[in-house]
Amino acid sequence: MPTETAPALAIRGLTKTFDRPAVDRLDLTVEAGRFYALLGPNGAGKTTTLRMVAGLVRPDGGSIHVCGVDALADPVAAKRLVAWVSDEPMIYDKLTPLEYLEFVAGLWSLDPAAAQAGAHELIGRLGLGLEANRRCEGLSKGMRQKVALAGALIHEPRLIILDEPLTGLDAAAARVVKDVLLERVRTGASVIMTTHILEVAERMAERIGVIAQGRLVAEGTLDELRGLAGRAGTSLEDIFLELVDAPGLAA
Ligand SMILES: Nc1ncnc2c1ncn2[C@@H]1O[C@H](COP(=O)(O)OP(=O)(O)OP(=O)(O)O)[C@@H](O)[C@H]1O
Repeated sequence: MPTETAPALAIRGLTKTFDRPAVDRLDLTVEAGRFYALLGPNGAGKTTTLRMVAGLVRPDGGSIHVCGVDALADPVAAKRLVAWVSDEPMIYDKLTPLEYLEFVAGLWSLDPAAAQAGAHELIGRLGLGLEANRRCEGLSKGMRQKVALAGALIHEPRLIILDEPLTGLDAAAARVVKDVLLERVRTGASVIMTTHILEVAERMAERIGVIAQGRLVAEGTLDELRGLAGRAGTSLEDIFLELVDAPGLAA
């Protein structure tokens, strides 16, 4: 059973090797009710980590707990708590956004009336009202991304995992998505997202983790990271480049 007091995500010693280690004995904790950004250079292991949390890739070793639920021992229970949105949304082209949400709600066995109300609210909140009854195949990339997000949120997940969620969104759409995520955090959900847009991490995330070569090399609030990088008043971009260049500062 999930517990309110457990961290939203607790990763210990997580390891995955393809032809070489992609995730290397990673420890990571995201407290409940937090907005957490995961940064790292290309190939650092961010997506592989999140795919393991979402149950899409089997780890070679280590443990993953979602809200206190052991995700490797009880993957079905963990998946009920998690939403996963990748930067390449998988939605059904022949369905309209409303039909898609109805379909996803059915997969979760949600109460149909509540799901319908939730679907309309998400569609409205994400500014998809005009597209609600158009087939997804005719929607732009940004609109499709919003539909995928709505689909991920319909079952009220406790941990929302987003891999580059703002890719392809214009400024207005990105603002709407950010607001929806922050609302979810205010109501007790937790968000962990990867982003290459450092300004997004800087503005939205309460905590930032920096991954390089499959390991957490630094973690903290922006101010704490500034302290680690040893230079007050520098931008997150400067700190990031410094930390990635000199891994191990917080290991
Ligand atoms: N299915 C796979 N098969 C083989 N190697 C893989 C696979 N998935 C990831 N990798 C490798 O694992 C390493 C980590 O990749 P990953 O996609 O997790 O990095 P990332 O931090 O998300 O990078 P990016 O910022 O570029 O998305 C890379 O060396 C990548 O080539």
